[in-house]
Amino acid sequence: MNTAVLEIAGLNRFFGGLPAVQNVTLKVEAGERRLLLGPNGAGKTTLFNLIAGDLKPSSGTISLFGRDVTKLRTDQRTQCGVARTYQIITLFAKQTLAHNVVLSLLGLRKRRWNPFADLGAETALWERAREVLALVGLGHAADRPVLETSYGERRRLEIAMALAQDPKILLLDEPLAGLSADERFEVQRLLERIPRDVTIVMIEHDMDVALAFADRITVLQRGQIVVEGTRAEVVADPKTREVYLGH
Ligand SMILES: Nc1ncnc2c1ncn2[C@@H]1O[C@H](COP(=O)(O)OP(=O)(O)OP(=O)(O)O)[C@@H](O)[C@H]1O
Repeated sequence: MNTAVLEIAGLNRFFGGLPAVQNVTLKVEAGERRLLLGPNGAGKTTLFNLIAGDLKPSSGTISLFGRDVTKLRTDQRTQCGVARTYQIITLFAKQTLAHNVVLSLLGLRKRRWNPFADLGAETALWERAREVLALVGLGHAADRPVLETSYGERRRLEIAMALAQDPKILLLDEPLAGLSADERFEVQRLLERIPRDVTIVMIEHDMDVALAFADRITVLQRGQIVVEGTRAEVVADPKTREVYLGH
């Protein structure tokens, strides 16, 4: 039985003739924790953009849950169960944490955001927002403006916003980047608590964290997959050292 939730075949994306993602073929199984590793500019974020639908491929196909989504828009892919976080946090700083989660849920419902609408009336959304904030350890801060939170709390908020959408596959772009050791520990624990019915693909540079987390690792270089396998296989492969560690 085919249990792949994400299947990519012969995927290419060029920018002005230069390949950012080149002939990428990969399969991620249900429940898997997959890590994307690679030096700066390897094409990791471009690959995320292609999977989420933020970018269109130059050629190749992307399937989610057995359905070809290559031609679907981002919001249609979200409806299929994809959620992602971004390397650069994009939040409404003056609004509360709960308000930010509610806005992301409104986006999911494909309603146009109307700044004059009475958000307070959306009781179910506010309840859901508080529920996921509690899940990421931010229940106590739900009514605080984003401005008054730490960087680590914002990263957790971003994960909460993605989780609120009840995704079947979660794309995390460097969720630990820029965090202190304590904050990293908290986000790691949070990621461990995400149930296995959510498949996770994560870009992460911190090797220790990454290795503790991943079932399988894909190493990219100049847009191409150069190594793929279990943690042990990838660590043992001399190409990993060459590409990722540069020696
Ligand atoms: N919108 C764009 N226009 C032109 N070139 C782009 C664009 N987005 C990415 N690139 C180029 O594509 C290549 C891959 O970039 P990408 O951001 O996907 O790499 P990355 O592996 O995510 O790197 P990092 O670890 O630095 O985030 C780079 O050479 C980059 O300059």
